Amino acid sequence: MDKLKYEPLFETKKAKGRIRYRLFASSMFCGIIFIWIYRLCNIPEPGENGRYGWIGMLGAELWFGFYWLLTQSLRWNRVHRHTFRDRLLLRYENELPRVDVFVCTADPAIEPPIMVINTVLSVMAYNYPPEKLSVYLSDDAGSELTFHALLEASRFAKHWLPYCKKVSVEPRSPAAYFTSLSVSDQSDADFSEIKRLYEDMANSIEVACKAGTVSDQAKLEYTGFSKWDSYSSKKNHAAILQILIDSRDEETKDIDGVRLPTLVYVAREKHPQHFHNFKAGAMNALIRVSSEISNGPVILNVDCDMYSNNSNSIQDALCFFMDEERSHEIAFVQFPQSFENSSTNEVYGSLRVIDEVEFHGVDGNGGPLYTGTGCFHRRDTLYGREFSKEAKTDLKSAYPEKTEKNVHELEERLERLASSMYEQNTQWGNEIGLKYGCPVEDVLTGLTIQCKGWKSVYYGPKRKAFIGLTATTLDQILVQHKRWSEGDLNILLSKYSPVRYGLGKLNFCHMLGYLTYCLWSPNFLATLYYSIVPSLYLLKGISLFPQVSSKWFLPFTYVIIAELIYSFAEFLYSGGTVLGWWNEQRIWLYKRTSSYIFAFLDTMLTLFGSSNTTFIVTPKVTDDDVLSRYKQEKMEFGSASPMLTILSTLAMLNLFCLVGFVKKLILTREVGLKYVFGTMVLQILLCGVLVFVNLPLYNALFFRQDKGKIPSSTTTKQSRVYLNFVKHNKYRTNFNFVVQIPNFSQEKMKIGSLKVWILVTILVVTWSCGVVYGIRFVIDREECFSHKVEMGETVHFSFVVIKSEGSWHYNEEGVDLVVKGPSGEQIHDFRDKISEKTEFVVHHEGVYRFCFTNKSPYHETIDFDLHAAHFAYHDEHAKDEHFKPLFEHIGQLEEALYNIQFEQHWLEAQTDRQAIVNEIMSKRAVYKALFESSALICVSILQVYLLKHLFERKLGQSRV
Ligand SMILES: O=c1ccn([C@@H]2O[C@H](COP(=O)(O)OP(=O)(O)O[C@H]3O[C@H](CO)[C@@H](O)[C@H](O)[C@H]3O)[C@@H](O)[C@H]2O)c(=O)[nH]1
Ligand SMILES: [Mn+2]
Repeated sequence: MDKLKYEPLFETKKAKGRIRYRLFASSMFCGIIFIWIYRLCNIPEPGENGRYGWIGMLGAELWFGFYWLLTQSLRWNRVHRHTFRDRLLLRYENELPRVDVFVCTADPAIEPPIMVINTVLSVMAYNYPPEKLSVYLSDDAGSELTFHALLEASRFAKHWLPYCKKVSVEPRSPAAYFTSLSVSDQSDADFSEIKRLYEDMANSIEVACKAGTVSDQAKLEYTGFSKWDSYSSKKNHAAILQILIDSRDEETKDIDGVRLPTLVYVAREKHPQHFHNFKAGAMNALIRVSSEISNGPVILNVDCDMYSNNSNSIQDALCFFMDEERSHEIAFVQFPQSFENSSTNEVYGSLRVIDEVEFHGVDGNGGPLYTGTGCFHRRDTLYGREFSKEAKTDLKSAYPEKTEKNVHELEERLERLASSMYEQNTQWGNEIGLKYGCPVEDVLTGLTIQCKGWKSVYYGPKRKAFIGLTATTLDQILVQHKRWSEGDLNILLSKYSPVRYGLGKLNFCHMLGYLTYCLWSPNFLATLYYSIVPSLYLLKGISLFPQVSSKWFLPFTYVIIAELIYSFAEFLYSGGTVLGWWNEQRIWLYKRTSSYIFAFLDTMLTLFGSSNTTFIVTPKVTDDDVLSRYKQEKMEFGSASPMLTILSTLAMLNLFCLVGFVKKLILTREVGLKYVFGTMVLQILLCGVLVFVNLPLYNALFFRQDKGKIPSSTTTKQSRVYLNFVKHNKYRTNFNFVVQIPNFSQEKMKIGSLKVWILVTILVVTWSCGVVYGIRFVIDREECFSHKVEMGETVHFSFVVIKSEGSWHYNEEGVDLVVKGPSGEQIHDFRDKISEKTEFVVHHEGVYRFCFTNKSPYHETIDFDLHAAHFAYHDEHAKDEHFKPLFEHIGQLEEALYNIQFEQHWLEAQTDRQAIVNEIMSKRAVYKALFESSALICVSILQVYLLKHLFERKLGQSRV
């Protein structure tokens, strides 16, 4: 071709605002470095409060910062593509290559045949020469229902395709087209006719689906059904292959006498003893089968729910494959995934930002990931061909079409290609075809293609190319993200790891881009830490962030606010709504604290050989009840799952911490609000935001009545850590933890890991939530409390005289306390005590009385703490043999922890007293003499300091 006249078939433009973005990112990075420096330089000394918490924060922030850096590779070099279809047609209208379309389905129950054939019809109706187009449906269930539907579709296509051409239908999925029209559009006769035909077809499919089988009548009419005679189950059947339309056959034409695209049904053989490798296995069978029929040099792959929404997509893709100058290095063209059933504010999040921002960034670095659907491949790259500059394949002449004439012989031969034995001792799934052994076969396959020197292209046309269905319940979305993040982590740990295998083969930014996705699941650690520990420390009153007045407060606020504003703007730019962004934040948290945990644990288990890769197909049907809630954007918690358990536990923990903190603020009024906010504001905000984000979850837990609420089986039977506020008479708020062994009915999650996790949670919660308030009361002469206790319980009690009413006095004589049993017998008698702590074992069940007597003329404030417990819940609930010893241990540990907390409370009360005494003393001193007073202040400071030390050490000892 003449160089001067060369007009490219596509162009690539750098995204606008790249410089601005880079400046912003640099400023963010400075902020992050400051945060790191602050953390590193301010680690509390050994023995100081919050040292370990702090070190953990450092770890989490190092991770977040590192991960943020990785995500910059997805934003740094964004590009946008544009195609020139008119130039393509001008030059190559008569030389267009053959294109094979692969549609995969796996289960007629959750992927309804009517949906599948709508997808099939939409791709058959591409604006492309029909003799050059072939459509292959892989049915992994080998279901006669799906086959029946496809057969019906092959008949309907004879009307639908000419109709599409005639009135330029868009989109070409009949169902989507009909619903997109308004009533006024539906007046003419042709339309009524085609709609009637569609409805007839849909009816017949629905009847068969409802009956669960195809009618005998239909079976008689079409001999192909005889292939199901030997069918035993979807996991065990011979290969079934039927060429429903053969475009080479001069006889098969549409109603206008125009040829039709080839249509082939393939159900590869399934045998219980041969692992079928999910979608990758299906795709490879299709690659082989199609190579013997149409052998198109370009292959389009779509999931069965992803119909073509743009009849020109093939031509768009070919612009990238047929450009004379730059096409030779392009292996695949990936289109974005869009969803038809997303609600306005996307309660379960979306792929928006990935589609509109990130993938454009990866495209600038060497090409997007292959994401399984809406992707055009060169056939030869799927065969594993390496890229070489010299050997350019010309799509126009590549791959001769096979010319076998006898269809029956051909079918038999092809069935052998789809047999479950065929791949044994071959390179299929390894060097050839889509890769096996990974839950995201698509990403892995794309990566290895790119590592062989190829580039890929990301193209998002104005009119969306493909539209599919997204999950409609929380559970589904979490399971899907678990599969994705698990698959990506698998890749990182596999021999195809982008950081090892890809090193030197991918450019650096490209590698980082892959790493961003591969490291999705390890994000759970830092996120979990950040959503638990600061809240617990808030409850304990230990600050983990800089004070408002500190200069270090600045980088924190800058990074937080800038990141929030940026992510908000990015989301809106990607076409989302304000509320959608907020929902996205929630899902971000939920994915990281459930899907990613399980993905990580499962990957580790797979690594050590105790788990197999699974592929849980996302359901594409939603029952009406669920659908109506989905439309109202009510989050569907629905079925009980271990993931939900974790989310609820975390949500409760944060709520608990926030409430506990507020309560503590109110109860202990000594420290001013201003001081608390000055030192703790970031922590309060963090905990507050976590609670706020979780509002729908609390609602589902406590208030909702519909079926989408968190099922009571989760609240009662399942592994819920109950935070049960139990009031012991009037003076003690105690937190009771009722723990039950979860009922893991779902095989899909790994059970052991979850139990351990729950035990750990309980421990953490028990330990850290034990802020013991006891009761503080003012006594004039005498004050009595009674408490009912049970036989065998150990009653711990303590009291400290905190202060006297008149600020000038402090009580040196103490008070009396008499403890009496149910029948009036005296158990303890303390005289003139400032503070006391002791315990006794209950031998007689009943009401015990604790009477204080104050002999001083002033009102005294007394801190009284009582705690009676019998740690034996392991007897009641631990039905699981393996966990019994563990629960006994937990029981003992919990008892020990309670005792420590009890002691801690007593020490705190004493410290309070001492502080007040000191205050009084120093006040007096001020009036006496300046010198004396300052000396006393010194002494008192010293005393407080020493006491704190003592308190620390005692705690340390009791912990041992
Ligand atoms: O054994 C199987 C399992 C699945 N599928 C098909 O694979 C497609 C994707 O399954 P889906 O449950 O919809 O998963 P998604 O998470 O929506 O799929 C994305 O992620 C997968 C990898 O995890 C890719 O395979 C898909 O192409 C990609 O769209 C569907 O058409 C299924 O029918 C099979 O053909 N055989
Ligand atoms: Mn899907």
